[in-house]
Amino acid sequence: GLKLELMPKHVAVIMDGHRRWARQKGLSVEQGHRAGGEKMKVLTRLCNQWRIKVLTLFAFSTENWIRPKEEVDFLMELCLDLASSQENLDEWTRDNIRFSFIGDKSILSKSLREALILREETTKSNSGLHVMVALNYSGRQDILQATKSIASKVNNGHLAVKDIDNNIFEQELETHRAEFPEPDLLIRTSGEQRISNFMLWQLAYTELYFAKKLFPDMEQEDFIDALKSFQPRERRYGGSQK
Ligand SMILES: CC(C)CCOP(=O)(O)OP(=O)(O)O
Ligand SMILES: [Mg+2]
Repeated sequence: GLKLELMPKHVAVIMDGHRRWARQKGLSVEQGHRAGGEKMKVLTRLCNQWRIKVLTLFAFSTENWIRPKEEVDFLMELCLDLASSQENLDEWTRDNIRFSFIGDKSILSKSLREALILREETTKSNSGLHVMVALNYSGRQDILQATKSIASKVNNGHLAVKDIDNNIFEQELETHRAEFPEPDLLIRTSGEQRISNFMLWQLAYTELYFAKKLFPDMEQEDFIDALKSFQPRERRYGGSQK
């Protein structure tokens, strides 16, 4: 079984396979995304029960904008529904779950941007599971914006080049608000085995786990399988000789 002391602090999930799931079941793409959203809530509850500290969910990448307009609009509506749902806020408040989101919010609709910021504000003092939703997120953009911020600090004399180290850089990344910003375990569903411009700096030593199931088909035992694969792994961080 699972050992609580070997639980990953931070799990990241690339939730993939919603459209294939819908196609297999003769359902609409929207129903596929809705099923994914429901499964996201199940996963959040499980991680909270397992005392996992941070759960990052890749919900929409900068590359997803090229999809049909109606699909993008629906996904944004789904995010707005989730971020502004009182029922969901009540559940997360009761379960002491914190919400924050990473990604470029400047091109999101005003209503979605405000709902996300409000949900961050109303849950920021919760000390249970911290759910970080990556929305319009790009690992390369994250590194670029951190680089620009550091360069401007050097320009205006607030930072010396010789002092730039991992710690300084990580404070500029969008994940800096998480107590454990680096995922210990990354799960990607639907059989795809790629990072897709997710958290590139943060994933440097993350254990990777690829599940064949489509995200909407993932059940508790499938997430347990991922944790069972993770727990016995020896984290060498490129260090040990052997
Ligand atoms: C937006 C994203 C979280 C949805 C993931 O599923 P998907 O739309 O990529 O579905 P497919 O991989 O089956 O095309
Ligand atoms: Mg996909």
